[in-house]
Parts: sequence; structure tokens; C-alpha cells
Amino acid sequence: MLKLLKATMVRIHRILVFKKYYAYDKTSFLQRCIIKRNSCSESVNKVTIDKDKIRNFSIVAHVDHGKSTLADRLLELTGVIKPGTEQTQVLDQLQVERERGITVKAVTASLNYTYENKTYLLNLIDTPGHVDFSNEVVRSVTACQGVILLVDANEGVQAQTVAVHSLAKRNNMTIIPTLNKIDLPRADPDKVKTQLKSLFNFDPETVMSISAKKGWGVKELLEAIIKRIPPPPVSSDGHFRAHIIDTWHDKYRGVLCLAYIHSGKIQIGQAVKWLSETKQQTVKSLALLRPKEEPIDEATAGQVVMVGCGPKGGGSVGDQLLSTDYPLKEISTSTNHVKHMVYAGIFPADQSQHTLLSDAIKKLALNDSAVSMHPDSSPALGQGWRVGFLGLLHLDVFTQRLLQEYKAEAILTAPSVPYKVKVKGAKIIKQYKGDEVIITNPLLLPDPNNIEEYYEPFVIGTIITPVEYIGPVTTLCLDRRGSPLPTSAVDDKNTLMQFILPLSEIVVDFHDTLKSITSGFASFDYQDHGFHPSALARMDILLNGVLVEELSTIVHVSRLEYNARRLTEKLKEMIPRQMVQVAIQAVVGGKVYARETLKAYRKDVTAKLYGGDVTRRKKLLKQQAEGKKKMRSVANIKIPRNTFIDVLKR
Ligand SMILES: Nc1nc2c(ncn2[C@@H]2O[C@H](COP(=O)(O)OP(=O)(O)OP(=O)(O)O)[C@@H](O)[C@H]2O)c(=O)[nH]1
Repeated sequence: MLKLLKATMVRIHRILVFKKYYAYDKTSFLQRCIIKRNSCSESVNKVTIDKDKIRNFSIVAHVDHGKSTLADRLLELTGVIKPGTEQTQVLDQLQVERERGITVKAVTASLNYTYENKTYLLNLIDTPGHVDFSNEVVRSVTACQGVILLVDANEGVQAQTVAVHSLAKRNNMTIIPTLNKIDLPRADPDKVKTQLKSLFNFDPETVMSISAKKGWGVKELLEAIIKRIPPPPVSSDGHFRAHIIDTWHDKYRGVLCLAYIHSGKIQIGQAVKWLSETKQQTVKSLALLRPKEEPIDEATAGQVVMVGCGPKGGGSVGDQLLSTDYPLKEISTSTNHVKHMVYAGIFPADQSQHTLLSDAIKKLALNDSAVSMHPDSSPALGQGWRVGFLGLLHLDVFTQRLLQEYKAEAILTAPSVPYKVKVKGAKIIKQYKGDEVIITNPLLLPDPNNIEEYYEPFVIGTIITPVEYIGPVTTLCLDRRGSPLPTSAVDDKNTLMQFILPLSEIVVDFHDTLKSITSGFASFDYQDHGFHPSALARMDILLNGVLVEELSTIVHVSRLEYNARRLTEKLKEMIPRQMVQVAIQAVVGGKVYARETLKAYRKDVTAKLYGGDVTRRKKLLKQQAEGKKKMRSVANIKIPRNTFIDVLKR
């Protein structure tokens, strides 16, 4: 009884303390909680930092060359994490990143480092390596003056190294070429320095050598950052202006933004406005990310800080935050146009989940600015969205994040690259606003009789491979309708090959095939090469004569028979046998190109049970019922939901 009384008193006391703080100021209450959580980090920063002591830089590299491991060592050297902490790749915070071992989001960490008795503020941005997340790299470099170009001393320069190098060059950034993994027995720093000299003209003397895993040379690299990368070219006088490089949603504080300040100062409580809207807002949250939030009262030009304008505040990537008196005519806007490589329909598993999924997609899209969304509807699947992604891995990660971070399950339709058609007499057909129409959903392809010309998206693919695989790589690219461009030598053992390839031929499994025919040695990256005239047709899949909308695809005419056979055979393998016989047909313009028949069958999950415990029988039937929920039903035929994507893989 006494214990119960004591516990109740403690609870009442906690509620009173909570109310006192909460009533005082919601934001500062939350900030105080965060300060408490971060008690090991430094005290609240009130000092205006001199821009000459700021360095903003990104780590860029080919996938798996050690960016996140290097970020760990930098966090250790600057006292953010203790050396030898059990957690590695600290900046890979998302569940999907930890499960897959890849970075998908660029993450910022503001670090303090004292060099020659001066304390510097180093804003580090760790970026993803995979081409599907290249938008994160493009976004990050807009807040930086330099990059560490990391190259695995064993693998050497890879396709993505070439891509990030040219991105850094285009943005006039200071590049610190750095060899990583020099601890590996097979590392060959001299060979890689020669590659860096021949491909990018880097003086071997300026190339740093480190082992991010062992920590070798990382201190020297940190000092090279201070010495070689210039401070941000900004002024803290004048009106406040910042541009937004990332956004995310917080349950209590609404939209939070990562901002790079170009001019002036920003303070808690200051009135600000967005370039995109006229409404005035007040700065409610301001913090450095170390990478945990460290609340500050003021930030100045050159800094990369987190800003929030309360639950009703806005903010989106690319937008600008300004002081209310900022002269708008002085602003030059540059738009970073994201080119989507694949589109897929996203629909709720059942329509009662529409609001939940809609909410989840909006919040996730805030944090993943590379996706584009348009409402879409289908008679079979109801209301949903047509979503544009940078590639299939991006699509996969997006749906995994929907499920893991927002508990929202979605049905996906077969991904398709965008096509373009020129419509005959577009002025007469009202639904087409111009005569050239981008088709992101195969079902919306106009009637072939109304199409004057079809266009297909192409890319320039860059492949770096050991010379002994030149033959198989050429065969693969020609087989995928590629046309070769001139090659160049990386060194005496490796070559850089380029091909113009149709995007549709590389999005699904090109990379995996390339890896398997080159024993994992070749690397691949691609850049947009625009639309080119092509011969295309829409292929539909019918199950017992009923159209399965999710499986319609646009196919090059030379691939019609091959694709029809492959799709029907694969569907026969993937669709479980049903109570009735199922005819699977691939049809183009009313003509059947391939047909398979799935024999009728009823799976009796309890067949192996000989009498005995009724609970066991019930359990098996329950499991079977749960499995059925994961099916999509077309004309009473149950199709597993993942079929729509898996069927496209060769
Ligand atoms: N031996 C050795 N292994 C390293 C070194 N640096 C990184 N690694 C290993 O290389 C692998 C990839 O490292 P990450 O830091 O995840 O690479 P990343 O570039 O961040 O990968 P993505 O973000 O997915 O592109 C991990 O297994 C690391 O342990 C190093 O200096 N030496």
C-alpha cells in the first residue's frame, strides 16, 4: 500500500513538472529534452563563428569504397563518438541502411577540431555511393566547397568515381583525392595513383593515403581539409538567406530543414519567409547536427544548420529561407531538375488504407526529394499514385521505408521507364495538350493508330572493366541494343568503355549480369542521353482472358516474342496453382504472342497431419489464410503481390 502511494506521488510530481515546462514553451521543452539526451556533447553554441574557420565538405566515392567508415573515424577524431564504439557506420541511421549495408541518405555532422590553436567548424556530409541515390550527392555538394574523393586502393577507379569526379569539377569544388583501404594486402596505391593521374590529372604528390578501418592517415586528412578546402565565400553582413538541402518530418515540430546559410544571420524567434510563399514564419528550432541535434540560438553565413518554423512551418528541398526584408529581385533561382528513370503505380492494399498510405507517402517524400508523385487510379486497384524513382533500388528502398518507418503496406505495379510519343492530330484529341506526350504508365499509351512516332529514353553507360572481359561486356551491351562509343585505357590492365543504351534494357538486371560475367570486377554508371525515335508496342498479360493491369509493359518490337515467352513462363512459375486451370497469355494489339497453362490444384496444407491435435490443424489453416492476404486477386486468380516486380527480372 505504502509502495503504491509512493509510486502515485512520484507520477503526480512528474506530470506537474512536465506541465510546467510544456506550458512555458513547447519547443524549448523539447530542446531541453534533447540537450539532456546530448549531455555528453558540448554546451549550447551562442558564439558567432568566423567564416574563415568553417569548412564544408562531402565524402564522395564509388559504392563500398569506405565513405561511412571514414566518417566514423572523423567523428572519433573530433570527439563525437568514443574510439572503439561498437556501432559502426554511425551516420547510416535508417533501418534500411543498416539492413542492406548501404547509404541511401546523405547525412550531415558538424564537427569541432582544433588545429594550430584555432578551433574550426567542419561540416561533413556523408553521401551514398549507389547511382540510384546520386540525387543526394548532387544536393549535398551545393552546400560544400570541397570533396574528399575516396578511391579503394585495391579496386582502383570505378565508374561511380568518374561520375562523382565530374560532378565535383562541374561545381568548381576543391577535390582531395584520397586512397582508402591501404591496409589490405592486395592494395596497390601506386597503380591507383597512376589511374588518378591518367584519368583526372591529379598530381600523385597531392593524393592522400588512408585506412579508414584502422584510422591510418585520417588525422593528416583532417588537416588537409582545413588547409586545402577554402572557407565558404559568404558574408554574415546583410540580409539573411539560406537554401534548403534536406527536409524531414518531426511528430511534434513539423517540417525540419537542413539549411546552408549564404548571407546574414538567423536567430531563434526571428521572422522569416520562404521564397515560394508570402506567409511570414518564425524560427522556432535552430540546431547544429553533431549528428545529434545541439540547439543553438544563432547561426551565421557559411554554416549548415537545422531550422524549423513550428508545426505549421513549411520548407522543401531547393526552396530558400529569407529574412522578411530580403529584396526578392536580387535572388537568382537555379532548379536542380531530377530526371526520373522508372515509374511505378503505388496503391493501398485495400482502399480503407488509402489515407494512411497517402500520409506516409507525403512524409517520406519530404525526406526523399528525388521522388515525384501524381494521383493515379485504376479500376482494379482503386485510387493510388504514379511515382517516379531514380532506379529500381530506389523504388525498393522507398517501399521498404514506407513499411518500416510508417507501417504502410502498398501494392506496386510493374515499373516502367518513361516513353514519349508524338500524337497524330493532337489538336483534335482533347486529352493531349501538345503533340508530344510523356507516357509514364503503359496503360495510358494512346491507340497505335493515333501515334505518329514513338521515342525511347537512352543513357550513356560507362563501364570500367579489366581488359580480359572486354569481349563478354561488348556482347552483353550489343545484346541489350547498345551502340559502342570510343574506349579509353584506365591503366595497362583496365579499360573504360562507353555505350549508348536504351534505359529499359539496363534498369532491371543489367548491373547484376555485368557483375556475374566479369566475376564482379566491372563497375557501371549511367547518365541521361535523352529520347530517341524507336519502334514500340504495348504488351498486355491476360489471365483466363482478364487483363492484369499491373503487368502491362511497353516493349521494343524486336523483343516482342522473346518478352512474351519469358513473361508467360515466369508467371507460370510464380503464380501458385489454383482451384481452376489458368491460361496465361501475352497479347499485343489483340494478337497472342505466347501462352502457358497453369494446371488446377488445391494445396491441402493439413495433408501431412494424421489426426492428432486440432490446434495444430487450426494453426496451419490460419497461416494459409494469412498467406492469402498477401495475394492480389484477378478474376478469382490469386497472384502473390511481389510478382509484379519479380516477373520483370530475367
Ligand atoms: N580493410 C579495410 N576495409 C575497409 C576500409 N574502409 C572501409 N572498409 C570496409 O569496406 C566496406 C564498405 O565500407 P562503407 O564505409 O560502408 O562504404 P561506403 O562507401 O560508405 O558504402 P555505400 O555508402 O553503400 O556506398 C565495409 O565492410 C568496411 O568495413 C579500410 O580502410 N580497410
